[in-house]
Amino acid sequence: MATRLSTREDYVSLLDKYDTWLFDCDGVLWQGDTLVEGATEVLQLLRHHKKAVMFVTNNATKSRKNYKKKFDTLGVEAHVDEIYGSAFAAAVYISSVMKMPKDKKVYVIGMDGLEEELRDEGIAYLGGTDPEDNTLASFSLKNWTPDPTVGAVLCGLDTSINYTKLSKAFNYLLRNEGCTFLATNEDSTYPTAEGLLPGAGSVSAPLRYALGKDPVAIGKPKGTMLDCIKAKWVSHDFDPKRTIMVGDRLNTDIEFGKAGGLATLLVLTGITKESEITGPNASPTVPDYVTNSIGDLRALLS
Ligand SMILES: O=C(O)[C@H](O)[C@H](O)COP(=O)(O)O
Ligand SMILES: [Mg+2]
Repeated sequence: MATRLSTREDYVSLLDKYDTWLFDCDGVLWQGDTLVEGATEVLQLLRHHKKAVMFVTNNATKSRKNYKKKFDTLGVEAHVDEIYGSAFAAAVYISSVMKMPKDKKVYVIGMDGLEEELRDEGIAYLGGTDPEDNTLASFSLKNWTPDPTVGAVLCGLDTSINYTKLSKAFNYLLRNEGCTFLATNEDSTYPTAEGLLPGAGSVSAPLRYALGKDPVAIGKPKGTMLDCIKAKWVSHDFDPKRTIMVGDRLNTDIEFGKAGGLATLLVLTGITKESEITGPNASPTVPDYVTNSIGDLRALLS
């Protein structure tokens, strides 16, 4: 049963128990480019209390550097080495886990942030924002010469998805021997300030259906992101028992935290609604704590 936080004492107890605070972004800190009320003050408060703060997002549209610019624009203190996005995790996975040979390329369905992380990791790629692939023209195999060096297809949130990209990705996975099907994450929906949009998982869904197989998904809830954080954050004494994951989605953030042995705090400013955690149809994924918004922790300021 989740503990519903409400009093100042509840938040003081949370502050005492956890030294490392992992924050999901979309639906927790902001919806699109609109900050959740109180998020800035709460992050400042945690830093004032010498808490370690990390940002762990499945949103693969931005690189760590892009996210740093977004945080700066929104007036939120953040440092590049505190930001872990699924674009960065995917690039690390391809280079350090898959150890894809240097003469192989990745066919990308995704945006410039994902391309930037692949470049920074020294991974050759094609597709992505290439104008040749960003077309609404109908696609024909007659007019296409596939690249035989493509060794993986990587699919992330792509707000310019089209039939050409899906057709090329499908054929690389069908034709190129050993071509690996990767997804940065599989969130079904994407929360914006104006409402829900199809998420990264809904961008890769046509490929899953056409191929009859699932991709290797890298983002939350998979442990890859946590492994990435532990590997890159060597300066920090990472104690899972004193770490809390703050998220808005049960099947990514909360499952990620639980699988990693972390405490979990669900907020209701994003995807998950009250009816999913209470009543007869409640999800079997139960967070340790629930509060309406991360802004509620401003109770600590009084
Ligand atoms: O569709 C997506 O990629 C996700 O909805 C979105 O980007 C999730 O981001 P997060 O909540 O992990 O920050
Ligand atoms: Mg979220």
